Amino acid sequence: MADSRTPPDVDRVAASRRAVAARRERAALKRDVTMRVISPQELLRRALGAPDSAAGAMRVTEFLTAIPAIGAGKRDRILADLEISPVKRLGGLGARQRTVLRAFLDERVPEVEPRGGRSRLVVLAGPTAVGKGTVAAHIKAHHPEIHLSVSATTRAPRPGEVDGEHYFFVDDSEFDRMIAAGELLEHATVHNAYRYGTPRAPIDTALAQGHAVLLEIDLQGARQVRAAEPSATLVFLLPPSWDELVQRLVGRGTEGDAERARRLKTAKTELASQNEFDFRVVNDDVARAAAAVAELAE
Ligand SMILES: Nc1ncnc2c1ncn2[C@@H]1O[C@H](COP(=O)(O)OP(=O)(O)OP(=O)(O)O)[C@@H](O)[C@H]1O
Ligand SMILES: Nc1nc2c(ncn2[C@@H]2O[C@H](COP(=O)(O)O)[C@@H](O)[C@H]2O)c(=O)[nH]1
Repeated sequence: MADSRTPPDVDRVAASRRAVAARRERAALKRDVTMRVISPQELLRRALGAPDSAAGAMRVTEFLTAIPAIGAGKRDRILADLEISPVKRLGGLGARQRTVLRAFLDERVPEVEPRGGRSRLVVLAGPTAVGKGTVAAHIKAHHPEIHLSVSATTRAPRPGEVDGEHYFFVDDSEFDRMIAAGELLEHATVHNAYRYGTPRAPIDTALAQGHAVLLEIDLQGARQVRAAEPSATLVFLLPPSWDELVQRLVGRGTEGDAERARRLKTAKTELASQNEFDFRVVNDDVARAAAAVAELAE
């Protein structure tokens, strides 16, 4: 059948297809920076070397928010400090703007060896009662392909908790032995009370078998994992609001007033550290948050 479209129609369709393809390419580049497949410096080099490429067409605003730990507020402050207009594209930066942006990246986002893809080791952390355990349990139930690490702890089992399934319940001397034998990937005293640690061997086995591994641990542990395994993916679980976090802690009813107050104090410090993480997921809905975390492990 003959094409009834006039040549300008055909041009418009082709242009719109090209625009869609270019948008996709820019989104893929952004994802690569966020996932640390390439460094921001590498993306900037590509953009400046080929201003007409997808990298060159990327807006400075998109570029900055692709960098883990830079949100919209921080991005706008950075652009104001560097005196770069938010409408600028990377390929269109002037000489001064290139110099200040490069200097900013080198100082604030030191270039490290790109990891060529994320590790399948995913750490889920966040303040008390945000729902880490609930989200992790949902992932365990719905994503059997993801190995959920079972921690060792010196605290006593709660009603319904099963040794080897929820935790390995050990005493202090066994915990000391595990540390001395190098059996723990990380360990910490949490909420100034009991000790918790991640057994290393099951994680190594699961990763070697090609499984993703999820650790549900506290902030101190997340920092230790980052130091030991820089390619690990760190996810911070956020409450929809501070009031909701308090409600969840109170509603759970597992802590007395003093313990609740102590946990909420720690929660404030932990929330202030969220920018250390690669990704932030708001736990407004368990299934949605679990799907978002599981996707990061795939
Ligand atoms: N999306 C959600 N909406 C409403 N309630 C939730 C949600 N997620 C979890 N909860 C509830 O919040 C409470 C705290 O959840 P959970 O025990 O999983 O938190 P946690 O982060 O593991 O806490 P902790 O670090 O103190 O062990 C529980 O009562 C749980 O049912
Ligand atoms: N650093 C680590 N923290 C851990 C580990 N396992 C659990 N946790 C964290 O402890 C608190 C309290 O847990 P609860 O079951 O006693 O309520 C919670 O924030 C967990 O994330 C671990 O192996 N290492």
